Amino acid sequence: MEVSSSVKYVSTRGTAPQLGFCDVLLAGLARDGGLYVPETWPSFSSDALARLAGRPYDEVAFTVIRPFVGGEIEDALLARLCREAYATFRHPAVAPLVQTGPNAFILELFHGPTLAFKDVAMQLLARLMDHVLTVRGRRATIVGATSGDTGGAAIEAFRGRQATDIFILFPKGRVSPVQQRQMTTAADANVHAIAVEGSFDDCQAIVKSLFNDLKFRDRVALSGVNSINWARIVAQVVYYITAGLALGAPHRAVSFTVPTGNFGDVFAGYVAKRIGLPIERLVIATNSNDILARTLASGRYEMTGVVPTTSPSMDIQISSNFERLLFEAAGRDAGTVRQLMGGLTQSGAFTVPPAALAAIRGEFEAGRADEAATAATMRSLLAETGYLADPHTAVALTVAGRVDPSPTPMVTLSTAHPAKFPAAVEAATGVKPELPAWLGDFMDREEHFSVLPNDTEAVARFVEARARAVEERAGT
Ligand SMILES: Cc1ncc(COP(=O)(O)O)c(C=O)c1O
Ligand SMILES: N[C@@H](CCOP(=O)(O)O)C(=O)O
Repeated sequence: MEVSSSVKYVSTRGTAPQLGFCDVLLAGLARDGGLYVPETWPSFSSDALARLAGRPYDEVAFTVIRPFVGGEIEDALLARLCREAYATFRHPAVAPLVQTGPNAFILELFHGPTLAFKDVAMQLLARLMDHVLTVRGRRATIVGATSGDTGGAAIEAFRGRQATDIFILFPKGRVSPVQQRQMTTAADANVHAIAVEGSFDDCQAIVKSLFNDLKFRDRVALSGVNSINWARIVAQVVYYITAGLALGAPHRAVSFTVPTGNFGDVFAGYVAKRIGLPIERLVIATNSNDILARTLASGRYEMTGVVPTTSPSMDIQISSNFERLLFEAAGRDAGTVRQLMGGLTQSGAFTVPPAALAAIRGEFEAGRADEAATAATMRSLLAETGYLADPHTAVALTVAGRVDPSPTPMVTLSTAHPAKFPAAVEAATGVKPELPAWLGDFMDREEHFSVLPNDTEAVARFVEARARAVEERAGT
């Protein structure tokens, strides 16, 4: 594919400057509070896709990501960063498929360093950011919010890197013990784990407020690693392509069911379809925090409060990337997006305009799995196939099992290793999943983290003081 050297990104709210890939990579949230998307979608012909079949994961990654970079990173370097990022995975296929039924497949995305799908994007993102910051002679302060997995993956990917300080906000007491230790046992000076007295939505709201405080943002050179960062999405497009190719695409369509919280992963599936992968169905799977399933059913996006579940990483109400979908579904009308997002801030709800709702329903189906159904799926899958799934994967398997049967292969994304959630898996199946031996003694290591109130000012003060302290220590 020919690559335009001028790929531009536009904000879903329409008033932030248009940027190229490297600036979008460092920007995170757009300065008008919106999310960046490419001005136009690249497109892969069937032949171009077919040529990728059977190629190593990192080569597919390079080819798929390249048109989004728009020539801003030299090809040889981008290929090397992809190679290095995916060499950190413990499975030669990086994201292998496992067949669990005649037309049913599980796409295992948890073979990276922190056992969750976040590693797929984060390992590349850290390398891309490090490169851009080094070339520009700059440092960045990363502040991210996590319901459990993004935080560990980001800390692992950025720990010890000279050009970045990383601050991760997690909801105190609402992440699994393994997730917590993945964030709190890194002793590197540039890593700061913060337990916030609130929910994931509170943590994410703090991060967005910090981005929207333009003075603070500029003072600390704020960057983001949540899926508000476009580079996260684009890296996640790749495994839809590799899975599709392995199952016969582009000559045959494939379907995907995706356990969904912040809507980044399933939006990456939508992007895969937009650039040419023949996807028949994209199914959004939610746990009891079912705002997305309710929105597709009723057209009303309405917050009702988060309930804790055994799939805590999906305990989310404000689903960031839904804004990217709204932008597309509303015919890229930034004014509509601004109005809807304003409604969400003011009243915790908005109504999706009818034409946009029809467009969304044309692309997605959605379903919800409650706690009992999720546990029953873990149990029956183990009994019938010997496969031990984590609770997030089980939410998606439950929903996938309920959609109308079709001859198209259904791929369910497995987003975490069951050993990240041993208590829930054991309660459902009677089997306690073991952490891989290569993780060593990390559950016994000393934890380092701070506890802060659910208060943007308190977090801002903490970040500024610590980021400065790290810079002083480094003599910069
Ligand atoms: C294990 C796991 N599954 C699913 C999700 C949902 O993914 P997304 O937020 O991209 O919708 C998350 C977190 O976001 C997660 O950590
Ligand atoms: N489930 C996520 C929530 C943050 O999502 P992100 O994809 O926007 O980083 C987590 O594990 O933290």
